Amino acid sequence: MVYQLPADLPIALKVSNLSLYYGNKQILDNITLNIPKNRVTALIGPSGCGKSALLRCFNRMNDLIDRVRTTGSVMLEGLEVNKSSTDVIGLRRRIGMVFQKSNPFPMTILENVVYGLKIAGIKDRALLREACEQCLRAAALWDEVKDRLEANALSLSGGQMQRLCIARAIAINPEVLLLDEPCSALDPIATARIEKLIHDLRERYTVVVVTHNMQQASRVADYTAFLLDGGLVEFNETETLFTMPDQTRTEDYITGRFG
Ligand SMILES: Nc1ncnc2c1ncn2[C@@H]1O[C@H](COP(=O)(O)OP(=O)(O)OP(=O)(O)O)[C@@H](O)[C@H]1O
Repeated sequence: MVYQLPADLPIALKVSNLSLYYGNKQILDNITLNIPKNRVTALIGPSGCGKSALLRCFNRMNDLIDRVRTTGSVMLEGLEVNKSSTDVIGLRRRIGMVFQKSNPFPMTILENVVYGLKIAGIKDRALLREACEQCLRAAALWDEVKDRLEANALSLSGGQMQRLCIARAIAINPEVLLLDEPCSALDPIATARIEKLIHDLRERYTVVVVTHNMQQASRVADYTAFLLDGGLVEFNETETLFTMPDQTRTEDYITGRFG
């Protein structure tokens, strides 16, 4: 049985019959999935099942891989993501991304946060500072760095760097935030902070998070998609997927019988 989102829940990303190939190798197999707006959706599944590959389809990051080919479609509110005429830079402004390993630029905290705004042509220093404060507050980092905005971002702790990358991603006001295993390099305290942040971010953004940690998915996500061997096995409200899975393969995975 295919789960249908409630009819009154707007859809941020509509994925239809999406397949992805790297050269001759098929990575994703005919995925159909609606990602709800202003909710957190987790992508879970064993290593190599295609979680990151699917995430990267949403903002065309797979374009960077040699001999990549996709079929099917991903729609971002009326925009066909995979169309060759789609403005990829504009797309990535609407769909921001944070990676497993935080990647702050070797510049000040302030410059990191406002980097995208400066590229967009904003020069007014007061405006940039105000935006910086707003984003750092939204990323739950302001109180820890407000007295050292001119310090090099590389002097921050791992968890702070990851929150800085989230602040930088939201500075350009995306509609969707893609988080690719954002806590995998962090200790439990930093992880708990980011998880709370992810939960709070859904008020303003649609969040899609890849995680191999099922407890994390159950803590932060409203909806969860379980992938296996490049296919979508099951998508449902997180609580239902973890307590009453529809598919035996989901049950086997969440109870640790494989993967
Ligand atoms: N650049 C690449 N070129 C060729 N194959 C790749 C490339 N990147 C990933 N793959 C393959 O694509 C498949 C899906 O990889 P992906 O990284 O999406 O998995 P994942 O579910 O996110 O795994 P993990 O949890 O280990 O990060 C794997 O078989 C992987 O080997």
